[in-house]
Amino acid sequence: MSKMTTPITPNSKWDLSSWTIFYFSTTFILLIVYYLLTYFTSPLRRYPGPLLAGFTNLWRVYYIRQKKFHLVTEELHKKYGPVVRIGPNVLDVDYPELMKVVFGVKGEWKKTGSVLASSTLVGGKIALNLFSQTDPEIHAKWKRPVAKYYSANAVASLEGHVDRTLNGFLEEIEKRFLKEKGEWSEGVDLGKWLGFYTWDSIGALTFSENLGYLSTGRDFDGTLLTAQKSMDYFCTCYGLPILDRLLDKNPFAVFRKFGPPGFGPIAMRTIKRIMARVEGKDKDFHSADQPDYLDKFLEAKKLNPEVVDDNVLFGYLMNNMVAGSDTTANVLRATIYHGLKDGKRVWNKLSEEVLHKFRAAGNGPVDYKAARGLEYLHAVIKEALRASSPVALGLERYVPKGGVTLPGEHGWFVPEGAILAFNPWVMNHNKMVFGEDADKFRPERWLKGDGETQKQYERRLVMMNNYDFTFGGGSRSCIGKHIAFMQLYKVLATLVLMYDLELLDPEREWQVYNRLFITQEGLEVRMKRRM
Ligand code: HEM
Repeated sequence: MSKMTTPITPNSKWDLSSWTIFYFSTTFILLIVYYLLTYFTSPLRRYPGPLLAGFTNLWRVYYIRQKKFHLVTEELHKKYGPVVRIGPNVLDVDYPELMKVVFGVKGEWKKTGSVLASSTLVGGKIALNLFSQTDPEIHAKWKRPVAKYYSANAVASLEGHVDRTLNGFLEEIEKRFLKEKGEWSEGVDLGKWLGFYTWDSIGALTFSENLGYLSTGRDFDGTLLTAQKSMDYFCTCYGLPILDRLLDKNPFAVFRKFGPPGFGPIAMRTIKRIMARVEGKDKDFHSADQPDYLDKFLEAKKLNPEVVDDNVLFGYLMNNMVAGSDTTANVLRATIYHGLKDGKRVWNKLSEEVLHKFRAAGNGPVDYKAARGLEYLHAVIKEALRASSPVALGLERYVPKGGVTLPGEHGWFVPEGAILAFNPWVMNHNKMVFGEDADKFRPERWLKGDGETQKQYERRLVMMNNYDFTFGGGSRSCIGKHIAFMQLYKVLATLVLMYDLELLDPEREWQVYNRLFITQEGLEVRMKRRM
């Protein structure tokens, strides 16, 4: 008897699960082909680096999400040398001599889209800001009306706002933790309080508003946590900007947001403050005698109506709030933590200098100009900015037309359109510039060494200053650096003047996380009044 065969029909064989398998396996194969083509046809394939990084940016995203990317990058440079491929189209470079070429004032080396996730959606539209604007012409147009408000003199005129917040900080510390003169307090999470201080302080400088983190002693409205989550989100998208389009910056995001929080709560607060100022409803805490950044930006809007519209004004304010607090808190923490380590060597030396200068003036915020004149304080701050660079992911720039030849023995060429990344953390640990002990916190490197002639010292100092990449470089360098300096000198000198400090557990290491901005946890100290 002949065997009966079942006829093959599309319906019986190609049911839903078959189509699903077909769909996924085809996508998978296409992806593999895409990645192989990307890898083998890339002009960057000759550059050393982890194999996976040459195939996909997901490699970078994975390590960025571990929050230790500055250390990963450092290790890669140790292994591969000054140029490392960290993405299919991205090279991380540790060539100080290239900085002046790439970060020139003309802005020929354009910023990449890695920063777009730091923008906010306002009414369904992406509101770019000074930091996230990648078009050099628009950036220059936006920067011009406000640059003068960030000059050293303009910032010094705002010292009253800083004094007010610093007094609030001292009051809270005294009230909550301190005992009689000469008696050590219990443990104080000083790192957390410095975070409250820098947020309240940037709120005062920007809106004259007391945000209330110091007075409540907590992140009462969740803004600080949200800012941290926003930075985590921003970092993830930094390595793969398309993610931000998928998760946040798309028309559907108005109805349903898939990404972690954007800078929404800070944005809402900013909009409220603008409205209140324009309607004259914030007179209980804002005085025309003591202008703040909102006053200055409104002035810029009045003088340059064709450039500064409501969105640009909003961007200026957001930049202050987002870039101006955690960065500064990080450096303050680093000065104190490293100063107290190593048997308080640096702290004791600093105390001697500060007490000698300011003891006669008594308690309270020290004068900024006077603090700037202190040599060792200056060295400690420069060293903390270097050794704990607050911005610690690569600042990315597109190679412009004509490409670039890298320094070094190979003379390798990088074509137009590729991306070079300069990580301030990595650059600031370069041993050729900062010495063999660049991994150590040693403020003395900024001072004349024993056995060093004045000429040798000056040459070394010029080199370190030229290649110090803490605040970036060129037309896109940090606009707020004088604000940061004012905070650092005043807060550190005032704390040293008024209190003696010791680490709660001198043996314990603190935790350092990289969320583009370095954040630290575990600066727990005991404090004692000096006067
Ligand atoms: C120690 C503190 C700070 C450090 C280390 C720091 C570092 C940096 C760096 C490295 C950049 C360049 C980013 C790039 O090229 O992509 C930058 C840009 C910027 N920073 Fe800061 N910053 C600090 C404090 C501040 C403060 C206090 C403010 C404002 C109140 C501020 C506002 C900005 C803005 C608006 C930009 C973008 C500038 C532009 O593209 O024109 N920063 N900062």
